[in-house]
Amino acid sequence: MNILEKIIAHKKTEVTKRKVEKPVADLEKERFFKRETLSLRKFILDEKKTGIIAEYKRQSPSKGIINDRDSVEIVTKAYFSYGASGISVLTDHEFFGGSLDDLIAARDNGVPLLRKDFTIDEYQIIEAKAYGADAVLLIAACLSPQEVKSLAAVARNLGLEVLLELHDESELEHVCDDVSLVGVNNRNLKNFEVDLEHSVRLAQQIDDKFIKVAESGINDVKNIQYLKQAGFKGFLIGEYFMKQTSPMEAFKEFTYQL
Ligand SMILES: O=P(O)(O)OC[C@@H](O)[C@@H](O)c1c[nH]c2ccccc12
Repeated sequence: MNILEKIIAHKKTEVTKRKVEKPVADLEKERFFKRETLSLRKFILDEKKTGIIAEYKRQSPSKGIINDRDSVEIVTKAYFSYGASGISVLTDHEFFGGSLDDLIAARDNGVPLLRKDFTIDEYQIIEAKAYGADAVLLIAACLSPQEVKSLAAVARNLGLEVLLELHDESELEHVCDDVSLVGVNNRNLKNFEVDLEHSVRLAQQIDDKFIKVAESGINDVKNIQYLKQAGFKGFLIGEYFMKQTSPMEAFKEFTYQL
């Protein structure tokens, strides 16, 4: 089993359990369930912002602990005040050390929040809405095109936007109209290799009506300039900021150079 298969197997068990612990009817009573959502697409297109979706990431399967010191509140507040177009919060606990509490803790900021998890069931999308998300991630490598279609429709009906993540050309058939942002993961989730060139080639094959987001391994302003020329408008960055002595200062300095 590769790491992605392991994560998905674990996720299935986890979701089955959560559905019993907290049925959909209870999720619908949560305070954010009826909240008006913000559009990540619009925020990315807003010229006054940076196009960066800054990610709160404590740990990852490939890097281990990245930052277990700075709180979600403090880090995301800085991301928001220095011009992030969106904030991504990893909610997977087993492999990334996150939680839905982290999502709630980031909600105070006036930018769209992306719930970053391995979505395999519509229950997780309802959960995302209930705990304050504006957008959810769907990963093509974990879903069939049919599943993407139906999960994206669920999200849309709840007023959530979908960021569909691709890595390979073979996944282009997963793109559908209920998706508003298409992410290209520079990192191969099966072996963790990062390749910007590969992402640029793939982006050329994605229709410009979708907002293109480059994800992972970005660690220099030059990467952004290069990716912008290739048509990317959004840039998802986690580790580069999180691993610094002060992710808050690092984000500020990075955005000054843009
Ligand atoms: O920390 P990085 O290299 O800047 O990457 C952020 C983000 O793209 C990465 O965390 C990610 C991309 N796709 C995912 C899917 C699941 C979990 C995590 C991810």
